[in-house]
Amino acid sequence: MSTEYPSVDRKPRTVYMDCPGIFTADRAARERSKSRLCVTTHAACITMKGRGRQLWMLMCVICVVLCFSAYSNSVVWRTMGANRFSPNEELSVAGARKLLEEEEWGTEKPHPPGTDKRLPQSIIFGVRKCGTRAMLEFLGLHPQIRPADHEVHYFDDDVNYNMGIDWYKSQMPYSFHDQVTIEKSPRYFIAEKVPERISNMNSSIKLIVLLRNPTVRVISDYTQVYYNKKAKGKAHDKLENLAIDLSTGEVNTRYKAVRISIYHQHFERWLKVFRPDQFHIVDGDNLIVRPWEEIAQVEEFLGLPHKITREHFYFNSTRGFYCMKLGHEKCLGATKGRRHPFTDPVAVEKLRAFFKPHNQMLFQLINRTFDWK
Ligand SMILES: Nc1ncnc2c1ncn2[C@@H]1O[C@H](COP(=O)(O)OS(=O)(=O)O)[C@@H](OP(=O)(O)O)[C@H]1O
Repeated sequence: MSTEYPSVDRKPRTVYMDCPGIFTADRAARERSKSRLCVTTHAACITMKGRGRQLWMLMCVICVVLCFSAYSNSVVWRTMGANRFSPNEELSVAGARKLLEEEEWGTEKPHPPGTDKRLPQSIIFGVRKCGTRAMLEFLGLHPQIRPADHEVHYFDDDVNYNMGIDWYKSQMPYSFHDQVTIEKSPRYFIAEKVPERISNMNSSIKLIVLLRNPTVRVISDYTQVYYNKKAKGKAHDKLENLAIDLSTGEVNTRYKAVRISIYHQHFERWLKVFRPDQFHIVDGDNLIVRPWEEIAQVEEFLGLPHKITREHFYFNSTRGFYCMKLGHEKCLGATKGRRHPFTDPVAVEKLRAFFKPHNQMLFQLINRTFDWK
């Protein structure tokens, strides 16, 4: 074997002798053809000898490692993005669990040293369609608040609940010891067993509930189902046919959206388990028009310094809602703030009249009034 590197204009034969591992297979054929191609490969062949070859192999290894790491990172960040910013905020319990199972299969989020998963010190327990997602996302602007990135449905879903408190904790985000972990599952508000179960976990927990004009909430609730059915090509009844009993002309209390809006009936159960000072009620209607005011009250309730200000928001006239300034601008997903379908004004008036006495009972219960027309 030649120890001298041939110059590029020497015959290809020397080249093949120097690089047997690379060119052995077709050496004979190339020898016969004396192709100019051999001369071109010659220079590359020389650089692959000795140190050069080791360097080349090292570069290959680095390439493979970099490619693998880029791929796995993209999987991790995609999973994080899907969890945090999914436009489908109404993840089913099964869907949420599947996402998390995927996370367990090797896409565990990277987390800074010194952080840990902790049980929530505060829970947003309702009410559905009153702005719970907006509240959670806005609270996430606070450096000392760590919101869970999906609705956990631990206390209202027996399958989840039976998985135990360690499973619940595993659903929480990583946080530093001085941060408040918070989750929101609006269905907690109406599920019978939930107050007792939460109390068993932490009897002094801080509880946040958002309330909104109950008639508008019914329409918003209907809107969600309306668009879901429309997307699936399913038939959807008009709200007035669901909310008003056609045989009596009265409000139909069998319609779930109506039952959820009878706030005092649900709240009574909560007040049997927790002290009144453990609750903070957010005005969901004001959250839409002046979010910073409602957030400031929550910061105070959680015993945190006031960090989220008017400057964190800008009004997005296309969406008709406030969005967040995060370096970039971020609005809530497309399922929030959708146009409500037209509802017969007579039905709307019936709903308003129906809720009036129920609202009064709520005001007495919570010692606070709202201007719900
Ligand atoms: N900033 C901002 N952007 C978009 N939407 C906002 C915002 N603030 C409050 N809202 C109101 O939030 C309503 C949805 O409430 P929830 O997040 O509780 O809904 S859900 O129960 O989680 O499905 C949603 O109800 P709809 O308008 O009926 O879609 C909004 O009115």
